[in-house]
Amino acid sequence: MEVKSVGVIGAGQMGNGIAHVMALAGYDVLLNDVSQDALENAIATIEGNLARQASRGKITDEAMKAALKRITTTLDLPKLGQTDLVIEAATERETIKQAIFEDLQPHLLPHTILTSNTSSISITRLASRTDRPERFMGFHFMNPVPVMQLVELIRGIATDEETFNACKAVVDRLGKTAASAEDFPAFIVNRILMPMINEAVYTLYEGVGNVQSIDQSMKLGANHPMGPLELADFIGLDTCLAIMNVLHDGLADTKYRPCPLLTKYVEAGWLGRKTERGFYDYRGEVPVPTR
Ligand SMILES: CC(=O)CC(=O)SCCNC(=O)CCNC(=O)[C@H](O)C(C)(C)COP(=O)(O)OP(=O)(O)OC[C@H]1O[C@@H](n2cnc3c(N)ncnc32)[C@H](O)[C@@H]1OP(=O)(O)O
Ligand SMILES: NC(=O)C1=CN([C@@H]2O[C@H](COP(=O)(O)OP(=O)(O)OC[C@H]3O[C@@H](n4cnc5c(N)ncnc54)[C@H](OP(=O)(O)O)[C@@H]3O)[C@@H](O)[C@H]2O)C=CC1
Repeated sequence: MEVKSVGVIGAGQMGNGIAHVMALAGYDVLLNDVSQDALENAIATIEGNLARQASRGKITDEAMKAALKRITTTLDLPKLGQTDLVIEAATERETIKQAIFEDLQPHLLPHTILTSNTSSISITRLASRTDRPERFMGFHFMNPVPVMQLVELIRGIATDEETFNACKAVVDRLGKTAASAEDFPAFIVNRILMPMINEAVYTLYEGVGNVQSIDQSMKLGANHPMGPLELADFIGLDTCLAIMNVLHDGLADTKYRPCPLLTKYVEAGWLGRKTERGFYDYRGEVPVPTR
């Protein structure tokens, strides 16, 4: 089966990036969110990122204009049932994702493939609540989507080969690289990355270093492009905490215990760049460490 149209649910930082790369690759995109503001902000972000790519000669002006024309936004979730491939990229909370798939189900075409961009949640469990576990998979992009090369493809226990091959063909057409991961908590990238970020927060919590020294150490001492706390702010501290909780609950090992300081930042609503405050304060000219 060849995918021609893509429905993207959730127009946050991942949803807008996914819509961007899909439209550039020639897919018709229907982008959905519960908030009109989120849809408008997403289009503005996509326009800005496409214009930057065009100004740097990465894409032509024609490609930019054609991509923008291929993206339609809607608050009406059932409309996405008419697309060939749905990618759910809403908030990292299982109840939200389950409700989305339940609401969408009566409106689906028989051949529609359902996928989730979840960072950690069981694909098998999400699939089991739908009428098509064999046509359900994890389609996990990395942030920022237009820049990062990898997409993790995660088969649930029931995912069939036709579905996997159709999703792999989409990743190929995007010019990205697919890595196949088994369906265990947080898959591959976040199983490895998130405990490192959590450990960086413990390093801060225990006073081994401050925000600046921890990030500088990992940038200059381990050649990471961003320090772990800067990266946590970039991902979103709510998402980082949600992933740690999935690891902790799903693998029942205390080594995945979320750092209480990470919980405290999330409880304060200091979620990182998206709320302008996290381990850094982004409200001024330059980011200022909060500790
Ligand atoms: C949580 C999960 O479930 C999984 C995850 O995603 S984990 C997070 C994975 N991501 C990472 O680890 C990112 C780590 N950081 C990096 O790789 C780099 O800091 C970065 C690519 C984000 C920025 O790179 P940089 O060299 O510091 O900055 P900058 O020069 O501004 O950007 C490099 C390029 O990316 C582009 N770019 C940066 N941010 C972008 C964005 N949000 N959208 C689109 N393009 C972007 C820039 O335009 C620039 O393009 P050119 O090469 O054409 O100039
Ligand atoms: N951040 C990252 O680095 C990465 C995140 N992911 C995953 O991608 C998903 C999205 O993350 P991210 O984009 O960072 O999160 P954001 O918080 O930036 O965006 C989530 C968006 O989903 C919207 N939303 C919430 N409920 C619904 C709903 N019922 N229907 C439609 N839209 C809804 C939110 O609206 P509102 O704000 O109004 O609630 C918000 O606009 C998560 O599963 C996350 O784990 C995957 C890879 C990397």
